[in-house]
Amino acid sequence: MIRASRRQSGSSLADAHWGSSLASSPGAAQVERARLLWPAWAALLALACAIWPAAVRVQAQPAAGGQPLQAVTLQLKWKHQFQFAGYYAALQQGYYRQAGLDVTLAEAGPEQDSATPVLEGRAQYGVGDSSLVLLRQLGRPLVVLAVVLQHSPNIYIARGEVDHVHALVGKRVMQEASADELFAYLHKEGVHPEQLRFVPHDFSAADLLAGKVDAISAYSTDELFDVRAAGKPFTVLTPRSAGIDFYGDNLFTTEEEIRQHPARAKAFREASLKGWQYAMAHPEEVADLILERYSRRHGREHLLFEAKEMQRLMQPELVEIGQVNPGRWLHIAEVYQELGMLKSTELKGFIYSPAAPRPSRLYVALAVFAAATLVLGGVVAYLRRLNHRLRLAHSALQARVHEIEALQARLHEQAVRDPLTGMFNRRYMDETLEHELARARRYHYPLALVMLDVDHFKRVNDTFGHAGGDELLRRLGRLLRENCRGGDIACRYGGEEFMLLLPGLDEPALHERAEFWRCSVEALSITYGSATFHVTASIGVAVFPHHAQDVPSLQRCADRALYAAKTGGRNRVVFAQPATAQDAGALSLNAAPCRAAAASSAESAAAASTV
Ligand SMILES: Nc1nc2c(ncn2[C@@H]2O[C@H](COP(=O)(O)OP(=O)(O)OP(=O)(O)O)[C@@H](O)[C@H]2O)c(=O)[nH]1
Repeated sequence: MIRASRRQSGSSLADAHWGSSLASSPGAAQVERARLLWPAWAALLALACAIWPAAVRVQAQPAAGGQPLQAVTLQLKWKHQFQFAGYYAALQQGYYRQAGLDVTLAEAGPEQDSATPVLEGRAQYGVGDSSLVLLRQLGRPLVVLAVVLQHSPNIYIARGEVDHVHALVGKRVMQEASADELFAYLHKEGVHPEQLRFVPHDFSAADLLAGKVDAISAYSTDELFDVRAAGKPFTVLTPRSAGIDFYGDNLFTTEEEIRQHPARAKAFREASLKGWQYAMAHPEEVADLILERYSRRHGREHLLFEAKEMQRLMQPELVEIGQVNPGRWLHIAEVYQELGMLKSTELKGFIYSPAAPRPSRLYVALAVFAAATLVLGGVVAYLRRLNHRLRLAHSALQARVHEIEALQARLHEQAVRDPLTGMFNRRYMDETLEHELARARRYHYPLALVMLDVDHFKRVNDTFGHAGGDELLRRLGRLLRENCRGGDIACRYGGEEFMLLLPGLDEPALHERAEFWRCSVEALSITYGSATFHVTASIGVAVFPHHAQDVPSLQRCADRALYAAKTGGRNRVVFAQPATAQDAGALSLNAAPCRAAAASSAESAAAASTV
């Protein structure tokens, strides 16, 4: 239900509440007629809306940034006048264009409310009064973007003798049905609307000046100019005197617009308020603009009067243009509630709050970079820790490996050493013989295998015990080791038998060394306990390549030479015969008594000394 109103937002709620008062007034019939004509108006409106965009929308032009302008419509709540100066200024100064907007300003007439086109999507933004809060509570998803008039311009202008609102009782009052705060004013002052004789408004002060009515509801920015110009006595009755302080014009939109086009809503609001700042700073320029571009319905003087009065209602020097105070809206809602027009004072979602700005690309990039750095830093720190732990583990492992290697070396040493004499053992000699022979073969040098066996060792054991025999073996071992060259290898081959490998010695040198050992053994004086004894040794020598070509043959030759030394009387050196002769079993006794042993036979010497 829409009733005739020049400045309404679309609310017909006052009708619901005050309808009976208006109906009972003399002009109520006219209002009723207007109501009945609504379908026709609606049809006309729909038709106008259908052709409107094509008629008035200017082709979207590229904005400064190269983006096409977004076309939006602002539904005004009345005809063009200074009341909408800010929007004209925003257009004129290019604020909308800079915001990427191609804005169309749609006028309203007596039958045109501003909320319906916005709710129906024919306009995206609108200018409305405080009754927006009523629509909101009826489920219309309207949102106030900004308050332009901090105080409502709605007043009563009465004939001079009407000095108080109570004086309106019984008087003819030309009342706009949408002037909610005036009804609230009456209510607050204890005047029931039925006590007044309402007549429909013709939106001029003519009837008041002509004395046809006693008071009119009016805008202080508008009709007051005509009344003053007429120079007749009049009284202004304002709801603010009763503590009713409604907002005047508000810029509004829908929840859907904010949801679908948050950036556009924000841009539109900001450009509009910028326009308002310009308009209030340059009222004369904007008045001329209105006259030139929009309407000559009001003269320049009237427009400037309007501007001045708006300055008073906006108080831009005190309140930032556009500021929305939730406390003020609560006050308005409470007044409506008092009037029985509002069930609750819930305002959730009604006041615009711009969405938190989306983080810029730079911010996102920085955030991603910071996150990546953190992750990378974490990974690096983890890897460093891991690396440190690995190093520790590696060091520990290396130490363990060294330990094991040392242990292995010790075990190997133990495996190839004879524990009694500290000499290499038979195993080592067997492993080494092949290598040494191969090397001698490769480098063409002679390799002598010397087998040395203590004579009558059993007697030593028998005489001095096993420990005494051991002591002899230890002394012999030391003697042989101490008298070896760097490349010689000496081992205890088993029992009282020793074996030596002597590379690179020619025969005379070999003779000399073998004799040296034999004599050294003979000269050895072994002390065991309180006793001292002497022994002799028999030595068999075989030489690669003279006596044998391979290890078994060489060993066999040396062994036979030793056997020959034993059987030849002991305490002597015997050289093997060349292989052919050896194979035939012939052995040459090369024994030569050493100088020390030359005086007596070794056997008799050994026997004589101890055993
Ligand atoms: N004390 C001691 N005696 C050992 C060891 N190994 C072997 N024997 C002894 O060495 C002796 C070797 O005796 P035989 O093989 O008869 O040789 P022999 O008495 O030296 O006589 P000929 O070699 O013929 O001169 C035996 O009595 C063994 O018990 C050892 O490690 N320590």
